[in-house]
Amino acid sequence: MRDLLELRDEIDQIDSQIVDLYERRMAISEEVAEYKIAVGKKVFDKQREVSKLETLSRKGTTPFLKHGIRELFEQIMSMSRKRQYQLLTEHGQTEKTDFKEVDHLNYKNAKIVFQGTEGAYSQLALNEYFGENADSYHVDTWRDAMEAIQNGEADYAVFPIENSSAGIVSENYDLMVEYNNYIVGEQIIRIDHALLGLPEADMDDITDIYSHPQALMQCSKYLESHRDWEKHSLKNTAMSAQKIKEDGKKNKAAIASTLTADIYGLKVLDEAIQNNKKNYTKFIIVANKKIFESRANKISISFEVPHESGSLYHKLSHFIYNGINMNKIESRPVQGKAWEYRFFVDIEGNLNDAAVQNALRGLTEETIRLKILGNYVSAEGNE
Ligand SMILES: O=C(O)C(=O)C[C@]1(C(=O)O)C=C[C@@H](O)C=C1
Repeated sequence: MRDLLELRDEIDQIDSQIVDLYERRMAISEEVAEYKIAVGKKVFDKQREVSKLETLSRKGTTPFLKHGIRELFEQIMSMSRKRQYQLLTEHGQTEKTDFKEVDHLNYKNAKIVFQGTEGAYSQLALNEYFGENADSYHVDTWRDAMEAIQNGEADYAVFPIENSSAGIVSENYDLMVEYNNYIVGEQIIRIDHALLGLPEADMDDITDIYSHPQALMQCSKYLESHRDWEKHSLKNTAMSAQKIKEDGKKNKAAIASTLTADIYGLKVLDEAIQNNKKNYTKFIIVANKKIFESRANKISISFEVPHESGSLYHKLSHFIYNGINMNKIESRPVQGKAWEYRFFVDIEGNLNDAAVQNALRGLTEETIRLKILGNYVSAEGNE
């Protein structure tokens, strides 16, 4: 058996040859980039990469080595591409996103739409973002709200996108892909559910509770301590408050926001009755314009990847190589394609950053149907 030090010495020599070869290969890749810049050819040449991986892995003498060679060269070519994207950006060939930069978004005289009814949590978020005097109206469904901004009936719409206890609102992720609308801002609000009754009602009078199923679930512990109360599901929390008022019965109570108590003239019988005292919902502010503020520091994008092993890993490496922080990733099934997924990724940055432009150029070339959902000011940390 050979001595460990001697073996390591040999590995060191081979590694330094690999480093030399890697640097030589990258220098040639840079020359290829110059050629591509001159003739306007795309960086990513999938056919060339597939044929190289085939030829090289065939040279491996065992299945294990064949597999290793394939992985090694996938990585090498992926790094080669990233260097080429960098050179393109340095030559001013940046990815044109056709997003327009503005100093500040102008919300004066803006018309804002939300889903639900007076007193819905979306309205609370809207008031928080645009101010109490905002000119707003409500529609029945989230799709109606998307249509309203697409048609120009409203300037902005507010959609819940994620709750800190219940997770994402998947329907709104899908709608953001379906419509040519874009995120321009976000607002996080604390969701405190209250128990509301008629002004003359007392806790002892209550026998029936009305609310949205999600709100009933989020208050399950509280409701367990009142097992004799009968629970009824309604379309949303604000509608349940409206119902209590209209029915005019002392024994009925709703679970809704305290804002609805003011709107419908109800009494707050109990406050913050949800299981999780730190219950937050994130809302997105959406418009039909590709627009971003100079101070925007968060970008949401969405793309599909080819159904191949290692695919997502290589796409996400564009963020790592460009030193970009990725804060979130979600996946949703692609409609009509079983077991294929569309990814939703949030990163830190601004569309003017060279690092962001590099990463977006790579992703545009290497993914399917990439959409920049928006570049806006993050609300995280303000809740
Ligand atoms: O051959 C090219 O066109 C190159 O840019 C070189 C290279 C490589 O590193 O081998 C890099 C990117 C392409 O996707 C294909 C191959």
